[in-house]
Amino acid sequence: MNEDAQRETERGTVVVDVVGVSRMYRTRRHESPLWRQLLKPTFETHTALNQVNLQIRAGECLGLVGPNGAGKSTMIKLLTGLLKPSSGRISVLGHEPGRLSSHFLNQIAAVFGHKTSLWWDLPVRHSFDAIRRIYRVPVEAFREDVVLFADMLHVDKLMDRTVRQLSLGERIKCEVVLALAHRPRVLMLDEPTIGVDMESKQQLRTLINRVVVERQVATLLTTHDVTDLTACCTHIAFIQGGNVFQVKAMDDLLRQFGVSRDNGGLLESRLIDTFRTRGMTTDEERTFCNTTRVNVMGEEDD
Ligand SMILES: Nc1ncnc2c1ncn2[C@@H]1O[C@H](COP(=O)(O)OP(=O)(O)OP(=O)(O)O)[C@@H](O)[C@H]1O
Repeated sequence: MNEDAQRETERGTVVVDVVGVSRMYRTRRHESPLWRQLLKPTFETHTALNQVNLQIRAGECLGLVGPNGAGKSTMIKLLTGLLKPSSGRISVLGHEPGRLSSHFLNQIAAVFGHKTSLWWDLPVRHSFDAIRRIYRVPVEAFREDVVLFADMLHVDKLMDRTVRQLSLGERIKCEVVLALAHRPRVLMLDEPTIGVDMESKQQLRTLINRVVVERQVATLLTTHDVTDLTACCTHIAFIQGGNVFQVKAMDDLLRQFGVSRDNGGLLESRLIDTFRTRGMTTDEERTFCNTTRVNVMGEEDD
């Protein structure tokens, strides 16, 4: 079956399935005297995600929205297999991400706006070459996609620059092109527009829409920018204090809030009200509320 026919068959099928997933972090407490910490370390367990259920279908872009510390990045780390759930079940394209099977890794891509997957001291082009070899993408197909996406994001002239010489926005745009060049079926974007200028944000949103619609890529997007949500997302999931408490189609949400898609300011106010109504706390309070202390020996989480 060729790629187009395969995409058509996949349209609307559940690609990402998260069932009752919780994730705890264990961190060492540092408040007692040093000798006591060494002899009898104390740890506390913090619930970053609590019994989360989520689904993403082929051709959908799900926006995961919530205040700082809500658990968004933790969710993405679980879906990419960087972390394993403490309980519950995750299936991405039928794979359990934590097993990191090569078949799974070949079909997903992730961009973390605040981290880089490009080699810092090498020209951008070299990272691209390395990734093409790692994913074993045929040269022609890879080149075709890189040219297409690099052109859309205006990064074609940056290919011979060292990554460390790029501005934040330039680097993120290169990361996105690289993430898409092996034709992933699942795309995870953790704050991809952070630090990106207005025009580049528009280009990124156009690109995201294109891969979601034309390639049926199941996409998860976390962002604090309301325009990213209205421009890209077919669905929205609300997360707060590790709980996903509502998942809605974007059009239904706009209707519920009585907001038009182009009124980002009003939508932002409605979203803030929604979180406030549920009792938005500061990071410190929330961490404390979700935390239990345990006196055990062991390693803390990364
Ligand atoms: N390695 C870790 N060890 C302990 N606690 C952690 C760790 N990583 C995250 N946390 C805690 O888990 C919670 C969820 O963090 P996460 O990074 O997933 O939030 P987020 O929604 O992505 O926040 P932001 O919008 O600020 O990026 C926070 O309270 C955070 O302090």
